[in-house]
Amino acid sequence: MAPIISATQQLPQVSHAVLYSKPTQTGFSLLQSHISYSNRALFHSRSNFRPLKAILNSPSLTKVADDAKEKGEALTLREICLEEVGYAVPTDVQKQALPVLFSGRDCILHAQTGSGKTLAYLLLIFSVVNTQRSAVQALIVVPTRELGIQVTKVARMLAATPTDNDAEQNSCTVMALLDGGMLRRHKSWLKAEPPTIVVATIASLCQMLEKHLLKLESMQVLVIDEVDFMFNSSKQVGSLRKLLTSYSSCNSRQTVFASASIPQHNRFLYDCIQQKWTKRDVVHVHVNPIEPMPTCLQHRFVICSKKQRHQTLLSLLQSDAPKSGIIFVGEQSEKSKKAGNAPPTIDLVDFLKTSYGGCSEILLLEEDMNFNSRAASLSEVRQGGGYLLVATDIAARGVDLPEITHIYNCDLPRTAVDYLHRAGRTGRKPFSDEKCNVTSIIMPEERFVLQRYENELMFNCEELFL
Ligand SMILES: Nc1ncnc2c1ncn2[C@@H]1O[C@H](COP(=O)(O)OP(=O)(O)OP(=O)(O)O)[C@@H](O)[C@H]1O
Repeated sequence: MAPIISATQQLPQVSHAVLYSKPTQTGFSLLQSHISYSNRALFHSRSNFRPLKAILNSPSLTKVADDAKEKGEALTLREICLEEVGYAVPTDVQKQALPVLFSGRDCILHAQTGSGKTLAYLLLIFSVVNTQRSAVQALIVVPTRELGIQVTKVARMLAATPTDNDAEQNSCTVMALLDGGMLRRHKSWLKAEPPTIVVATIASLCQMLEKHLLKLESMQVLVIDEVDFMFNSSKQVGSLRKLLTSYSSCNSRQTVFASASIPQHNRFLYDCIQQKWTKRDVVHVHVNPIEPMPTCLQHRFVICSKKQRHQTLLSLLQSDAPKSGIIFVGEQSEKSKKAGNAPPTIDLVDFLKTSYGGCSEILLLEEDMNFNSRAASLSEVRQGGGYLLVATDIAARGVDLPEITHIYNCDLPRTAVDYLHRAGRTGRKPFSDEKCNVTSIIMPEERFVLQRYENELMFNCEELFL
């Protein structure tokens, strides 16, 4: 663990500092004198006059400075005021991961849903990119367009934070290269001036790589978010392997894998090294392994027959009266599609629109919708106000809607990992102890499956009688 230092202490030579509270004036000058001739980063908060607390890593600056001198690069200090964008205290995963990430080692970030993994890897990226270079220096790969839009938004927010030395800094540009986007516009952008950071889904990324429109030779950091999902997806795994080993080499980049679930993590770690997806000294940062899910979640279940499912959900909604929630529904089977049945999501939306009198808006998000309708649903959700989002598992990974207090599993998720990610769409305020509910509506014969999830994920589910 990196040292927590006090303002009066003699500082080690550092290449990065993350301050989650405002240092005293003396402390601040002291820090600047130690890192201002680095091209690395200073993340801090401005308004809060608490004693200087910093997470530091200590490899000597000299090498950074010498390398830059050799390349004839000007060295600038990148500052991001974290408190201004709502981050005043580091979360556990940030405390544990930042020293590893800043040391330059490859890392598997394995921490609960909603624990702040995105900011951890973005801080690494902002600490290494040099905005005076016109090249793609960081690439973040995500499994869905929805998650890509969200990560891009946070990255752009960090890139836009005003700093004291803005005049010296070129802006850090962030491109969202996502399925369903306007690839023609991206082509012109890439030809004119490569962005500093690219957030991409794998199919769109590979298109650009194959056409040699996007080049990765200057890429310093590669992040694969929801890594277990990507390796498990038959549509994405082939391209992902190519990206990790053919389009770039683990020796020329820092690789970060992130997820709240890394099943069989020892085996995965072994594969990372054997397959050369990462360097040999990759670190597995596993935060709170005995609690795979946030403790603020209360898990409940109701038993009913398949036919009673909608009615049971309605009774639950009427008694919970959630302001905002997600109702997860399983994907429609091929057999049901062939028989010409309406998707179960549409059936449920129709049912709720006619029977549920709650003030929440009923919205739909599923894979088969076109990208515009998907975007419309999510942007309505993000505008605030109450809503119930009826969704398939497309909404189960990474989507961050902190206002959600209730999750309903109208169909039991297929695996414990799916349960963990669905449940993790609530309880997403790192420093809040507000209780959030996850309720599964199950048939009697599914009780033992839920019991298995309880054992695997170490949680307790309470039966509700309506
Ligand atoms: N230091 C912090 N202080 C306050 N809020 C934070 C901090 N770090 C992250 N957050 C907030 O916590 C929420 C969850 O963060 P994030 O989306 O990164 O979670 P995650 O770990 O990636 O979860 P998942 O595994 O579900 O994708 C976000 O709303 C984010 O803004």
